[in-house]
Amino acid sequence: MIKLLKFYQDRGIKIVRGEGQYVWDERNNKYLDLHAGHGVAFLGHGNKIVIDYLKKQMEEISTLSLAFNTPIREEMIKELDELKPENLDNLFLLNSGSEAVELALKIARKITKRRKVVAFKNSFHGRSMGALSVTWNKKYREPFEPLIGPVEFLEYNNVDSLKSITEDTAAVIVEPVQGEGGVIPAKKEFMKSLREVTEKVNAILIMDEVQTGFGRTGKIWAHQHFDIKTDIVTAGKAIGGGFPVSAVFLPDWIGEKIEEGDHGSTYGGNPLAAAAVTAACKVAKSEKIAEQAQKKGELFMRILKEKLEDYKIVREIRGLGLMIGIDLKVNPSMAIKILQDEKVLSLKAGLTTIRFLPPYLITQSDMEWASDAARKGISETESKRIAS
Ligand SMILES: Cc1ncc(COP(=O)(O)O)c(C=O)c1O
Repeated sequence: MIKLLKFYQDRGIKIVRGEGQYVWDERNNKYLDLHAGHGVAFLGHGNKIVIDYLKKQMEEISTLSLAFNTPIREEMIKELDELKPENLDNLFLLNSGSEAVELALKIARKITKRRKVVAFKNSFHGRSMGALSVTWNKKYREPFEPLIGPVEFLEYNNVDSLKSITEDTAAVIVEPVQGEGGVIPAKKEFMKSLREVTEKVNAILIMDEVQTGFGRTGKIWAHQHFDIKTDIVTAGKAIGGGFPVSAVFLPDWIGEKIEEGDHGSTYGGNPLAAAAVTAACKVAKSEKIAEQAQKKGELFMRILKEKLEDYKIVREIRGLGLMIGIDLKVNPSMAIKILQDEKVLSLKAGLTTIRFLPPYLITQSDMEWASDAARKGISETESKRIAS
C-alpha cells in the first residue's frame, strides 16, 4: 500500500471532526485544540460564515486565473481593505506561508538589486528553498545546502547586532513574535531600531506575520504593537479561516516596480481562496477577534502563571495575545504527550517550549482545563526528572 509521508511524528490519534475550539477523535473523545493545525484554525473549526462562502463559491466558480476578474475577488478586496497593514495597498495571494516568503524575498532582490538577506537566530520562515535559507534551525537547512545566499543571522532582540545591516543588505526578514523558534516576542526598542536601520540603508523590511497575523497577538497585525510601519507583510495560516491561502502585502512604491512575469501561481488568488479570505475578514470584524485575543490572552497567561510558575522546571511563561509559550528547562515532549492524554492538543516550539495557539473562541473554562492539563504534564515531567 502507498505510504503517506508526513515529516511529523505521528500523534497516535485519529481526528474525525472539529467545531469551534474543539476536535473529536474516532472514539468521540473531545479535545481542546490549542494546536489548531499549526495555528491555522484561529477562527475555530467549521466557522459557519467560512463554510457558507466556500459552498456558494464552489457552486458558482471554483477556479479562474487572475487574468480574469470575478465578483468574489472584488468583494475580498473591499473586505480586506479595512484590515490590511497600513500603507500596504498592493496584494498578491498565494497558497502557503513559505510561498509568501519566497515572493517577498524575490521582490526584495528585484527592487534593491542587492543580494544579501538578514534574518535572525531562532527564526522560522518555511521550508521551500528561499524560505529555508532564512530559517535558523541547522537541522532543517544543512541537508539541502547550498541554499540561497548570502544570508546573515543576527541575534534577535539585540539592538547592537543590527550594525550588520548595511548598504549591501537587500532585505531583513523578521517575525514580530518568533513562533517555531520558541514563542519569543520582539522587544519594542529592537523593532523600532530595526525599522530605523533598514530605512537608513534602504533595505526592505519584511515582517513575516504568517503565524502572528490576523488577530492572534491582540492586534490584527503583530507589528502594530511596536508602532512601526513595514515594507512587506507576509501572512498565511489564519487569514483563510482554515482554507489554504497566503498573502503578500506591498506598498505602492514597490507594487509599481513589479512587472508581468515577475511571479505567478496557478492557484494563487483562486475564487475559493478569495471566498475564504472574504469570510474570514467578515468574522474578524464582526467578532472583533483581535480585541478578544488580547483580553483572552491576558487572562490565559494569568491563569497559567498562577498554576505553573512555581514548578522548578518552568523557566518562563511568555507570549502575546493568544500566542503563548511555556518554556521549560527540559524537553517538553513528555508534557505535551500528557496534555494530549488530558485531551488538550498543543505543540512544541524551539527545543524546550510548549506552545498554545488557541482559536479566539477559547473560554475561561477551556483555559482552566488547559492549565490543569499543563500542570499535570509539568509535574510528572518534573518528578520523573528528580527520580532519574
Ligand atoms: C513565521 C512563519 N513563516 C512561514 C511559515 C511557513 O508557512 P507554511 O508552512 O504555510 O509554508 C510558518 C509556518 O509555521 C511560520 O510560522
